[in-house]
Amino acid sequence: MTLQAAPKQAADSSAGTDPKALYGGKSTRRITVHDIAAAKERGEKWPMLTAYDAMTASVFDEAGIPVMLVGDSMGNTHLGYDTTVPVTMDEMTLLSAAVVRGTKRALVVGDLPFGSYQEGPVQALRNATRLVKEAGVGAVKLEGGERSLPQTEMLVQAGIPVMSHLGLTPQSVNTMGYRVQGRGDEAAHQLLRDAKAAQNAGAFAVVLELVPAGLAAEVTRSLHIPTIGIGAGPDTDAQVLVWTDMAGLTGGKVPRFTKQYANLRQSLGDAARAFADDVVGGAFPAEEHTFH
Ligand SMILES: Nc1nc(=O)c2c([nH]1)NC[C@@H]1CN(c3ccc(C(=O)N[C@@H](CCC(=O)O)C(=O)O)cc3)CN21
Ligand SMILES: CC(C)C(=O)C(=O)O
Ligand SMILES: [Mg+2]
Repeated sequence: MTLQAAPKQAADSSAGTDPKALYGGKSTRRITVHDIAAAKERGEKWPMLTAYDAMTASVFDEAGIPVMLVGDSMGNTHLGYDTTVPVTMDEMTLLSAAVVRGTKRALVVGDLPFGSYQEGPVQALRNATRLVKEAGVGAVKLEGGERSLPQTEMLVQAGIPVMSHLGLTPQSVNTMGYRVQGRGDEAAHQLLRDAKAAQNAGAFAVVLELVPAGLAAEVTRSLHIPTIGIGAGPDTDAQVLVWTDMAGLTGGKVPRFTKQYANLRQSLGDAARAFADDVVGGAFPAEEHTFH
């Protein structure tokens, strides 16, 4: 007989789903890359969200989001940069550690930022090791297939699970722009080669960003590791969004591939204005907020 802890977040929406499911399943222990591999064999689709702080991460963890990415998109969302290019290892390590502390169940994946792995496998191993040891992430992500092959192989050999990121790779914005990738026969074949290279090097999953849906479907069929789409159509194994985009907190332009599930920018602004009005008008603090 085995003893099993009662699930803390037995969601009503999970009734009837596979107890092993990544989302809606029964397990409360931390999810591993083996659980991710098993989900592809079951044909299960799963969600991933970015997270950049402990409190938000705990909300997504309690909601059952099985994989959280501490994206270098923190450059745009949390640090006020125009691109992900300036993000440093210190910034990644600080926020990744917070997300790990805020989660009990999710697999936390840390992005390797621009300049932290491009020099070669030794640099990649040094910085990935830092995210694993100092922040406690369960895996790291790096951009590039064939071009990042030595780095991927080195990390996998060292025992660090690697998620690969193909298609639009925002760290290359200065050469690539933010355009759909993999259009045309040659570019499509290169993307397939990149995906195969990542898989052969031992990557456990591949992000496909801003690629045509048909190509993403073909890559998904061609690989035994899961594909995670963002702007890659409906036929990838998983989907990822930047959380501030999907919750309507991001100001200004949001990529067309985002669906907005809340309007936090509006509600947070409303709360700030209501507080300010109460202070100016003398309605806050009231008697119940006051000590005598
Ligand atoms: N808040 C945020 N969300 C993201 O998804 C995101 C970031 N930041 N920062 C890093 C990268 C940059 N990303 C981007 C940025 C812009 C487009 C964009 O403007 N795309 C065009 C499509 C262009 C085409 O058709 O080729 C669009 O209309 O959405 C896409 C991805 C994705 N990542
Ligand atoms: C959008 C995802 C895949 C990412 O790399 C990030 O958030 O930095
Ligand atoms: Mg990123």
